[in-house]
Amino acid sequence: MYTVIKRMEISASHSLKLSYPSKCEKLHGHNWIITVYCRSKELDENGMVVDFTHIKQAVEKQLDHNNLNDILPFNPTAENIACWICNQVPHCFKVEVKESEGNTAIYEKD
Ligand SMILES: Nc1nc2c(c(=O)[nH]1)N=C([C@H](O)[C@H](O)COP(=O)(O)OP(=O)(O)OP(=O)(O)O)CN2
Ligand SMILES: [Zn+2]
Repeated sequence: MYTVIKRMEISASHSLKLSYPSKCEKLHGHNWIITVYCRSKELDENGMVVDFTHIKQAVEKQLDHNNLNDILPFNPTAENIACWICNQVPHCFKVEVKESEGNTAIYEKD
């Protein structure tokens, strides 16, 4: 089994729709640290699980320097973003989304 791990940083804003009053309902930004884990039993014709550059393109190209509320069709919590990224990237089984030093969400496929 092969595993590749791609870590990247994006700048993006979001606001959350919550069932209780919160400062996070206001538009605000983060420098998100996103770590994508992909694995495969076999390598492709190029000797890769997934090209690191393609992982970056799948995430950064869509999200970087955007308001995530404009891009994503769901409440852009770190948890929901992690799940969405996992479903965008081939062979992905786990994504960590770090909003700030203290706040990280992880999505893992069963
Ligand atoms: N489970 C989650 N909780 C929260 C999320 C989330 O995505 N998942 N997101 C937010 C907001 O995005 C907000 O930006 C977080 O604000 P922050 O000030 O960083 O967090 P705290 O309220 O914990 O404050 P600290 O002073 O940093 O401890 C909120 N929650
Ligand atoms: Zn936030």
